[in-house]
Amino acid sequence: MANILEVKHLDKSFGRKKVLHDINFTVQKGRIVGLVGPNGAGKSTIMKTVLGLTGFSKGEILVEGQNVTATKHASLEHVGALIEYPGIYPFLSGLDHLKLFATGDDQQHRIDEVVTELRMTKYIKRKAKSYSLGMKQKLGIALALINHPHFIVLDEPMNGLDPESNKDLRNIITKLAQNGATILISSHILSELEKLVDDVLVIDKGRIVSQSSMQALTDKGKKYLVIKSADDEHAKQLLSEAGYTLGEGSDVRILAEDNQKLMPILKLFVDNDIEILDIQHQQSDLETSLLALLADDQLTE
Ligand SMILES: Nc1ncnc2c1ncn2[C@@H]1O[C@H](COP(=O)(O)OP(=O)(O)OP(=O)(O)O)[C@@H](O)[C@H]1O
Repeated sequence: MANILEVKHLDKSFGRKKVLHDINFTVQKGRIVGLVGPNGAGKSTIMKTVLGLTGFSKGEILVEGQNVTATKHASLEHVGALIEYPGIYPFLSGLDHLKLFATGDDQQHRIDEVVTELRMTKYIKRKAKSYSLGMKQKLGIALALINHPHFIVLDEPMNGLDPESNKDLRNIITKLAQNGATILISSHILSELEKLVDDVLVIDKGRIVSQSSMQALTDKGKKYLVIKSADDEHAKQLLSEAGYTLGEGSDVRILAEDNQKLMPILKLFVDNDIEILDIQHQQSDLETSLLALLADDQLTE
């Protein structure tokens, strides 16, 4: 599939401080790509350079095959973005903002659509100075989406959103991707990102630590068999004596091998008269996989 974004050997410094080191990645058309990493890793800086909002010292950025620099923005015509805090004028209403930003025909229809989808109808005519953090954030998202962009860059869009709004945003993004849009999104709310993204780019200290599909990243993590029993302490002791590797935590968490046999484990419970209340398989989530990757990155320094 064609790439909508190619970032090649990108270096960026602020003064003498180098913050991006030889960043290389591609984003395929129609994918939802998550940018994750610790505070200060370089996520916003990558997004800003991709959008031509800040210069860079070395490398190349191509959006739809055309170069982007701090002074060359032609290929960004069909790109929508929310970067850090949305730039909002306090004395204009949300609707005024949308009218200002909407271009081309069909403006009113697109405004109605995005306002309804983001459930902003109740306050869209109020001046933005009276908006809560979440309302401002939603207006920022609406502005990023209003012109039906092909490529959407969202830096921490879930900031300040309540769970219902997070779900709305997820549905909107999924629908956009199904209709062919490409999305690059950063968030610290990994549980939300996990439900949304196809691919994950992990950034640490200005370097790409990993680029893979979400599935591949979480598959690499450990898998556990979690058993809830009437006597977890006794069960843990018996399993440990039988040579099983147990995970951290108060519940009975057995590190699952490939083709793990359940029978001997269940027999251990039955033979010792320990009632089993529940059995689950647990796969590593994005947070666990990310922490493991970052820990490896510390070790290789
Ligand atoms: N305008 C600036 N001037 C100087 N240094 C900056 C500037 N903007 C960012 N930095 C530095 O660049 C590095 C990367 O910052 P960036 O904001 O890209 O990180 P981030 O991954 O988005 O972090 P967070 O998750 O906290 O938002 C940090 O060390 C930061 O201090």
